[in-house]
Amino acid sequence: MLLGCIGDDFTGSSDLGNTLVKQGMRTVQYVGVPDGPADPEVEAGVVALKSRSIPVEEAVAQSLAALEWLRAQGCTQFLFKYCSTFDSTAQGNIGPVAEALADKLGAQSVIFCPAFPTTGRTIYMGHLFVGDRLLSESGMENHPLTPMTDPDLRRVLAPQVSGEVGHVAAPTVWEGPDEIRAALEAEAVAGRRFVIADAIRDGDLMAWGKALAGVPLLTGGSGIAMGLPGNFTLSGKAGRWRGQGGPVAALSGSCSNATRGQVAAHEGPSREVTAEQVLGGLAAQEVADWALAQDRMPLVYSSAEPDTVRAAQEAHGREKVAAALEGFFAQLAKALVAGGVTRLISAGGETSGAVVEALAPDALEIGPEIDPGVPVMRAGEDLVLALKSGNFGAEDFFAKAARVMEHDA
Ligand SMILES: Nc1ncnc2c1ncn2[C@@H]1O[C@H](COP(=O)(O)OP(=O)(O)OP(=O)(O)O)[C@@H](O)[C@H]1O
Ligand SMILES: O=C(O)[C@@H](O)C(=O)CO
Repeated sequence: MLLGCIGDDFTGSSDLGNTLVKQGMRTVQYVGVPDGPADPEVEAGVVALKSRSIPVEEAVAQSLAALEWLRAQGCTQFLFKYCSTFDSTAQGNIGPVAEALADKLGAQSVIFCPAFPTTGRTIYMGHLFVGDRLLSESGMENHPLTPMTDPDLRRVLAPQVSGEVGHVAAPTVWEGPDEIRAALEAEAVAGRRFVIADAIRDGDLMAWGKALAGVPLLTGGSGIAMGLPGNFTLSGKAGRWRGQGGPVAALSGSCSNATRGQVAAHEGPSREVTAEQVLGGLAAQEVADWALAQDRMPLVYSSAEPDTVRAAQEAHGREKVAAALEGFFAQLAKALVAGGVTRLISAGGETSGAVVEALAPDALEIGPEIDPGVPVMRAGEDLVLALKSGNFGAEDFFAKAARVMEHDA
């Protein structure tokens, strides 16, 4: 294994896997830290954690365990993958995890680059944009778990790490890899070890990739991985992908803008479950039985408007609501697969994490892309999954995912 990646959620990890596969790297996503050694043919390993919204110490401990396993597989470079919208609280977990990994690896300079231009995430002068909006006006200010109210990533990161935060601005990036390296060195000499990296287009990410050849650690969204495979000697052996037919179902616990649009656009049978119903003991098996009885793809969703989410959180507490809903979707996924579902679509990072942990596959093979950032993945002999990050995918995502899952590639 050459490149070792640690993802702070499951959908985000599949987004990264998708980028690496598209750039020709044989990539496998692992569900948590594996017990045994990896298949020696794997060139990039993505250890998917569910560490974005857990207490800082736990996120650090899990990430260090992932690092240790990836090092044992022979990796020489490590990538910490978080959300392209830099989802974190004032405590972390992005900064503390990155700093712990940097300390372990003795990294003198570490970049933070959540840019993913294909999906509209760009960083200019240290500020993160989503399309033509600043992060703080993009809908992310209403996120149920990690509301993002400041678009200046230097200010967001500062309280999460030791020392002053540095910056390499776009005009330097446009000068190319040598100038980027020189700018990073200057930041390190000035005592700024953690550096926000501007990037507004794929070419910028490719330049960053070249500049970062051989550095022990980098951090960012899936975009920053675009330029890395080119730094390694790869086998070029692409695995064949086998599509999967059979019963299909979609689940959504995501309240992000894009998901809410996809839920509204879903043409098949759909059933809403509310936080109150789930906290009141709604049985996952009953909802699974409803879903399994449908002729067309059923959608079960808790996706709701920010006001509804806020009201539920104020009434019952944020953690309690999240745990109840995630537990419900986890049980529902198990019941659906036990009932014969072979194609399962799940929207939302936390939701998908709970779903995948419940299904407990050891590793996920990365297949074709459905929409930018979302691949199909094989989780078993007769089971494929599509894990969609909240803000990814076109309006017809659920129908498109069901179609793409069927085809060989
Ligand atoms: N009806 C609801 N009422 C209150 N909270 C809800 C409701 N539905 C979902 N939530 C909360 O919203 C969270 C959504 O998180 P999730 O990570 O699954 O989606 P997302 O944030 O859109 O996705 P991503 O992290 O990929 O951007 C859930 O963990 C849950 O806590
Ligand atoms: O980077 C992204 O936006 C996604 O992969 C993700 O992590 C959202 O949860």
